[in-house]
Amino acid sequence: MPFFLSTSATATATPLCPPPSPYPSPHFRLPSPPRRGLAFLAASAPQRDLFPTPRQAMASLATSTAAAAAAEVTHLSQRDAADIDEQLMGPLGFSVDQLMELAGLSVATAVAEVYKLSEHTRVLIICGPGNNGGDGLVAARHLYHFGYKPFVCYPKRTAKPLYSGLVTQLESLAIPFVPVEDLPQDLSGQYDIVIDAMFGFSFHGTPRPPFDDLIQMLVSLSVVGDSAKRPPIVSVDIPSGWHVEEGDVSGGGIKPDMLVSLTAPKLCAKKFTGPHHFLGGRFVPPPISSKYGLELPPYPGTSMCVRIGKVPSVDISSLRENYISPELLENQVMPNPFDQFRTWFDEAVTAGLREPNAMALTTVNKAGKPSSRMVLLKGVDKQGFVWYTNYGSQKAHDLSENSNAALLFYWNEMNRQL
Ligand SMILES: NC(=O)C1=CN([C@@H]2O[C@H](COP(=O)(O)OP(=O)(O)OC[C@H]3O[C@@H](n4cnc5c(N)ncnc54)[C@H](O)[C@@H]3O)[C@@H](O)[C@H]2O)[C@H](O)CC1
Ligand SMILES: [K+]
Repeated sequence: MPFFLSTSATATATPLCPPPSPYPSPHFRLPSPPRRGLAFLAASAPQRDLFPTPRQAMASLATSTAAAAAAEVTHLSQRDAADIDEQLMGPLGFSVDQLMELAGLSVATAVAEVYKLSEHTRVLIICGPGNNGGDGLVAARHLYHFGYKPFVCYPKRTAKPLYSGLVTQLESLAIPFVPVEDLPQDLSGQYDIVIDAMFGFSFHGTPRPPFDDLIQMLVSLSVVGDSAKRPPIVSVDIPSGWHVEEGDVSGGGIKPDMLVSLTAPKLCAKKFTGPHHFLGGRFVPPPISSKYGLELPPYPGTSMCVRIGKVPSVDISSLRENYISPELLENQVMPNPFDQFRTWFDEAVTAGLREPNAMALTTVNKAGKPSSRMVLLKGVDKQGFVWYTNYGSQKAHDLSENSNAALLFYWNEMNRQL
């Protein structure tokens, strides 16, 4: 039968922000006399371990669906891509400004999802004369607002109000425009990401100056042996210079690390072998999807982009985060750890963290074997922390044998654990 369980076991709390603080962690000792290992206070609550919520389940479903669907994703011919564009901006009532804004926002969000600001700050965006270049100008603005430091190279400006407006917007943010002649031959030293927004689905033939040299600059960048030592290349919609349907025909073209396909991948995307393929342009209405039989992965939640293709295997040792937190000194910690908990918990809730009440509960059986699992906090007072379980669970069993337990709250976005 399910019951309401509260532990009065000793819980260890470490109110520290990483990196580790120089002072020892205070320990919670719950008021004595401690309740016996298990305090069976009520007998009606159902078991409420941390099973995935419907939203979590949806998110993981979306991820796996996206990966599984990679093979089935529709790839558009150059003709169909242009037709879709015309229909969106004709009978379907969109303006080019709107579509470009959404396309550029997708590019910026995809870049921010993969290349964290803490390690990639300076972004060079090379923009071409058409709408692909316009996507780049929009992405530059959004990246600025996300905290990146964009630099724009826009050698062939188009004298239309849409483009001059985008340029003015960037100038008002003091984003530097870099002339081609001022770019170093080796971009590695000055930029942390290079966005290729030169040509999209209307590209034909071979690139004319100055884009021929700019493309060569990116080609040289992509042949640098150690990918960790050079800025990644992100191509918008099409790797510039590639044939829109056949791909890198000569084999000597750009090899982007990331491709953000817009509306739907074009045929050349089948030849993309880089680690990050995303879809953006979350504006496709059903009449377009059904007319072109588009099979596209669902966008998760409110995201403006979705990964398509395999999630790359990660070198675990290379995962690291540069924590930037205000200093936390011993004399700033409240004398009563419950008060400290309550303050931090309220801040975590106010900050909108997902499930701030999720906590790792570690119990130990009589043989000394520890077990951890996530549970949801259901209450807290001076007596201790409350969660629900049932008599049959392993944690209940462990606690009946050994009343020692530890709780850990981890509020990653706030760089806090307790
Ligand atoms: N529906 C969508 O998905 C949307 C996508 N968008 C983006 O728009 C581009 C397509 O834009 P478009 O203006 O038609 O063409 P391009 O940007 O590819 O470039 C045209 C531009 O380039 C010149 N050009 C063509 N070939 C060459 C060459 N060999 N050398 C030099 N110059 C060349 C041509 O003269 C034009 O000036 C799409 O890929 C998306 O990125 C929209 O932003 C929103 C809707
Ligand atoms: K491009």
